[in-house]
Amino acid sequence: MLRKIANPARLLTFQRTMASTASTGPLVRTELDSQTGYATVILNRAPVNSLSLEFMAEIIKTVDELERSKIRGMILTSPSSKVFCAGLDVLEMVNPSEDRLRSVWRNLQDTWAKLYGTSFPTVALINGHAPAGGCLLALTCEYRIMCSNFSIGLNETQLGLAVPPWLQKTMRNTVGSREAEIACIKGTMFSSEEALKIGLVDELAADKGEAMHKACNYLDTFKNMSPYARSATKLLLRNKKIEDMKRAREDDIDRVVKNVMNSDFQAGLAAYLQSLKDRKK
Ligand SMILES: CCCC/C=C/CC(=O)SCCNC(=O)CCNC(=O)[C@H](O)C(C)(C)COP(=O)(O)OP(=O)(O)OC[C@H]1O[C@@H](n2cnc3c(N)ncnc32)[C@H](O)[C@@H]1OP(=O)(O)O
Repeated sequence: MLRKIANPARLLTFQRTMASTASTGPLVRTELDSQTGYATVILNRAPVNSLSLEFMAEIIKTVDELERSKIRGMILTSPSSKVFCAGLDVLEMVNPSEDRLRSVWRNLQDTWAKLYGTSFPTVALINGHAPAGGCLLALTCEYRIMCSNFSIGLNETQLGLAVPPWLQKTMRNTVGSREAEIACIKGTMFSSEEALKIGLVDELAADKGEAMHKACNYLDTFKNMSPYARSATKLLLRNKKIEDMKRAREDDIDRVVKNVMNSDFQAGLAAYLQSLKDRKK
């Protein structure tokens, strides 16, 4: 349930009640501007918003609540100054139990489907790096505004993971077939400027303040439009892709289990984790 906890002037702050984490506060925070009807959804799993099973479940619940609240638009962002979302929590893939891994991937599919199929307009305010699952979250939104000097992309193949068909399709719809094919196969991470050039993001911003201004400008374009016509058109464009994913979801999960439980993948992942640590030395 969404809980109203403050009402300073026109900004209503809602917080989800949820399991606590190492980070401070709830995993997902929502700030609703009562005048515009725009909700800012703040991903709040420190340090890098990596997507654990429970975090994804909270994102899904939040979107369900926003649908019920009949908001006029959503801005998805992070409180970090460096990371929008670091993708799937890699620890979910280190020698996982098969049941847990199946649930993780199912939640990833559902997170994509839920965000991709919102009736309200959505903007990703990408104020930090967005590799892999971070790029996935951004791709679900209708419009992407990225702060300069960060990176974004589907780098899964670099980790030894195949990019699932439903996500490849989303990438193709965004940047076109040729760019998507090369980017997915190579696992390319793009700078903000490169991402703008290929259409992976729609606008750049110097900082989060400017990005927020641009995000509201995008949502304002729908101010005088029938929400029904807008959302019906969006869902007619997107629903088939969601249905396609759902139809093939068990095969997708089986493929991931085979991929992740493989000993070569586990050895590669251990080396990848070590390389993340070594970067700091
Ligand atoms: C295509 C299929 C659909 C989607 C599937 C997705 C699969 C994935 O998403 S796999 C995950 C892919 N993600 C990455 O490759 C990102 C790895 N991380 C980074 O490159 C960097 O951490 C960063 C650029 C995001 C941030 O760099 P920064 O210097 O600010 O912070 P760090 O010191 O590197 O990280 C802090 C802390 O967080 C840990 N960490 C980073 N990423 C993850 C992660 N994805 N899962 C879990 N933990 C992560 C990192 O190891 C550090 O931990 P310690 O402080 O304990 O060392």
